Amino acid sequence: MQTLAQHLSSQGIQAPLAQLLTTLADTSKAISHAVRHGALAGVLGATEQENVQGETQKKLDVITNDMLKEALTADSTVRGLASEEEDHIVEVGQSGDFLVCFDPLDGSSNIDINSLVGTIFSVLPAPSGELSEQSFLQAGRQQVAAGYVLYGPSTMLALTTGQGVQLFTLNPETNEYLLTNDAMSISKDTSEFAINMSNQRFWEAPMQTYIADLLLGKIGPREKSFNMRWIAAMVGDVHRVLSRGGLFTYPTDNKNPEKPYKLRLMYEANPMSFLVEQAGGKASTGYETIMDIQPSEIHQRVAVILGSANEVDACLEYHGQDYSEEPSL
Ligand SMILES: O=P(O)(O)OC[C@H]1O[C@](O)(COP(=O)(O)O)[C@@H](O)[C@@H]1O
Ligand SMILES: [Mg+2]
Ligand SMILES: [Mg+2]
Repeated sequence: MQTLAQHLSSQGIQAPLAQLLTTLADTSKAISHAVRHGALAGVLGATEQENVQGETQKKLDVITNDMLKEALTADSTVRGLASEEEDHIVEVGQSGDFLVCFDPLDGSSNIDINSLVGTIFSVLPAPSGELSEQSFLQAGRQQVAAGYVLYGPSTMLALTTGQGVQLFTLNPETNEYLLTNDAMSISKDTSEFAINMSNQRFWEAPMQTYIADLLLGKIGPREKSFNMRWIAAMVGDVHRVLSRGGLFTYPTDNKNPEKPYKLRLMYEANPMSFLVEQAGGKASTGYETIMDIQPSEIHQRVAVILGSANEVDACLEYHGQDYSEEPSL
């Protein structure tokens, strides 16, 4: 089995990007260790702080953010970073080639129940000139690499540099990432979907109708039964989609009119969309392709519908229809 270093060299990845990906992978090993020792080290539970998005930070949100920030600051290839847990962008060097956007601990509400969590990262080219938030506001299409690390029964790293998606598994004996799947591929069709059903009454008409039709199963217009899963950590749900197909969505809702979307574009939706597209799937908001969105701010949120290509298309058909005449469900 190839190590990560052997794989990067066999793919012809240039030295600066290989260095950055190695930094991210090495830091994820330390995060995996910290997550595993959470209860023993007394770092489960919440802090008394909120992040810029008004969410109470878990202790491990702060710890893992600091670990990544420290490692990326020490890496000469990094010009700047943006994180879910940082109010503003952080300039870390004068001359690095890359900007890194990350969610240090995704699914952190799972941390106290010993369930799946992960780290998500997106690598963008650093434009020349002075660094500002504007430098980061590049469409997902500009990403040079993206990936996630899943801290589950095994620690796994899914990575794309635009040449398919490779999956590495951390060998706990040697603390080395080994290539365990050299071409993750999402089946075109699926009979599994993932959505937080408790928000049903807050969805727009297209999503209401689409999910209602899935739930009708064989007796509905889709004429087949669907199963449902919800891990409450995007990283876990997307890993399942990459592993065995499926549709994952966190759609627009009107629960809080000031916050119609949950997932963040720069460090959740874009990197996951890059992985999903590279594995043969699709990722959309319902109305536009996620990776084509021109971002307007670093913590911007978007609706996400991603996964098996034919199922995403089926869902998008519902978004192309006019519901103005129909009574709401
Ligand atoms: O609480 P809900 O509605 O189940 O939402 C779960 C979603 O929120 C998130 O946990 C947000 O991520 P963070 O934990 O990084 O804030 C996603 O990973 C997940 O898909
Ligand atoms: Mg997250
Ligand atoms: Mg997070």
